[in-house]
Amino acid sequence: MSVSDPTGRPDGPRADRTDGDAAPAAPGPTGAPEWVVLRLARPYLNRLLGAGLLAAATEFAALALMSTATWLLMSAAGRPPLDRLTVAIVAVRALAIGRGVLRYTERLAGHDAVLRLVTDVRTRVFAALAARRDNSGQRSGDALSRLVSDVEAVQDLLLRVLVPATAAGLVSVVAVATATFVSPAAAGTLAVGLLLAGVALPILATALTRHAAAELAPLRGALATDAVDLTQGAAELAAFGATSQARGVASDRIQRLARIERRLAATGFAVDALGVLVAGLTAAAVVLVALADGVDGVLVGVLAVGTLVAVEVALALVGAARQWTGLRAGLTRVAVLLREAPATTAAVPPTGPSPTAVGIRFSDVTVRYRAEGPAALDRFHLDLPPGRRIAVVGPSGAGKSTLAAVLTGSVRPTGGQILLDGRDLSTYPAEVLPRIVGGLLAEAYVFHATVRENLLLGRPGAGEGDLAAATATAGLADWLRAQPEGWDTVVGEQGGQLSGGQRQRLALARALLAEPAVLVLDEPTEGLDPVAADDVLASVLAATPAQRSVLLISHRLRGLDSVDEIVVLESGRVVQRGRHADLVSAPGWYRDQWQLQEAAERGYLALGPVP
Ligand SMILES: Nc1ncnc2c1ncn2[C@@H]1O[C@H](COP(=O)(O)OP(=O)(O)OP(=O)(O)O)[C@@H](O)[C@H]1O
Repeated sequence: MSVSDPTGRPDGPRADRTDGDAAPAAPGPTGAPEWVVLRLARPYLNRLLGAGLLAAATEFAALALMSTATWLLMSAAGRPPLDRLTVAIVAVRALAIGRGVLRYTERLAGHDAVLRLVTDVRTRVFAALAARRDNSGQRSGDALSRLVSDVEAVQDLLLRVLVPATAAGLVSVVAVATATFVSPAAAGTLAVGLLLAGVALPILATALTRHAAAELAPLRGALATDAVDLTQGAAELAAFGATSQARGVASDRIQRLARIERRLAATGFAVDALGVLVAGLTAAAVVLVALADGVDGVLVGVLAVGTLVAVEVALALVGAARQWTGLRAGLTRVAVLLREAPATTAAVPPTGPSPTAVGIRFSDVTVRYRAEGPAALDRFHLDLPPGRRIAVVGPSGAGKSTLAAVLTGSVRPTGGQILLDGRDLSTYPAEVLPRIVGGLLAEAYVFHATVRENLLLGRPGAGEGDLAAATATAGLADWLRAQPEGWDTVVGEQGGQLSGGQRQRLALARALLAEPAVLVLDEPTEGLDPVAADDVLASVLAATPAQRSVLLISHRLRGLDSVDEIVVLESGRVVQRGRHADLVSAPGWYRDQWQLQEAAERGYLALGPVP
């Protein structure tokens, strides 16, 4: 069966073959990080606009409440007839209740929209992190920090910056316009105070905190990475006596973080104090100007209190600016991922039967992990027709695992092409490729779950018979029978409750269950004793249907006489190829290694390679 188009879709555009170091080049939204995020808010624009208007209405209700209450108190002092005060009394009650209702509704609408948006953003950020096939520079702690705290920056951008800023702007305009009816001169003074509080102070706050705030997000990311290293690497750190040094690095970072946060807090207090000063001075200036303008005493009082409330609302912009400055680094990191995020709509669930026979061609495939570094694979060429079994061997660091990684799509070639039945591997959707090429990669991860759950990852819905066959082939059946819980035995975090060999057999059984057309096995017998290794390799090769091809990576040369071809890699290049019998009779790495391994297995390790 051909897999030239397993999704039934036409071939996608060929990926740029020169971007091996770059993440997948999905053309995402561009522009400032805020725009990149806000573009995703389009579906929730009405809700967000509603939240902004409700926030403005809430602040305006507070302003009106204070002004009306002041008017009421000052007018009541002159003991007017009650009916002159009735409207104001009712208004004070209505505004007091209305303000609470408006605040509640605003929070409801704002959070509803923002949490929906944050869910979208987090999904895309996760997809981008997961799709980073070249993740050599990525640290899990930093990825977690991006997914959690950086995405929260999006939430804060809307709830703590944009919504309060909209409210402050609208209320300031309404307050100045209303004051103009009482005294244009006082309104002008109020406008100056509002500009100081709502424009000058936020600019000052931003200028004072920009540098410190930019350091925060990367520092938090680094600290999260330290935390992961300190917990996951605790045993190794302790074994090498490096725990206190690693803790020292982390606590240095914590102290730097604390210093920056203290500095930010101190600057914040200073700017807040300036804000209070501006509010007081503006109110005093408004009173003086209004009195000079001949405004009635009661209205002067109303203007004074109204000014204090309006400036306080405008001062929310200082908090918003400070928040914004603090959020930028996180937003930038999120925006980078959103630009690379693959379109979620493109994810098509795999349908139809898995292909069983696929031909693969490596054509001048080169992989460089660093632009200037040596090639891990250097113009590698290989044909792997359906049903062929090829073993790749070579010294440590020769590029064997890199070959498996490019074939399974987890690393992108820097040059050359891998064709699956003539179609470029990079054009296969991420959810289709594992059904065609898959298997056991180096250091396979075993989940903290039951044996059954770990196996079903290979083929969801596999029946008991399939599970039993795969575990028998991988040589795990005896161990499993001895477990009281059987299939439901929990294997512990990273398979910690299993021996190294059992973990490897479990991962191998899972790989066999997946039944890809091309089975990639990177050191399938690692951690097994020689006899078990030979048995497992023989039974895996015997159990793999004839039309499926196998790419076997191995340090161990025993058992390779049953494969069709052996490729010897050195420094990313093919230095020898042929069948086992040819290679053991020709001088070279293979023959040396074969003799060394044979001698070692007989207990003659000291003999060394025969020239
Ligand atoms: N993620 C990575 N980032 C940078 N360099 C890498 C990365 N993975 C591998 N390399 C480098 O690429 C080269 C080939 O590594 P690879 O793991 O493919 O070798 P290998 O033949 O599988 O080695 P081994 O037999 O020891 O597993 C090595 O020099 C290695 O240092």
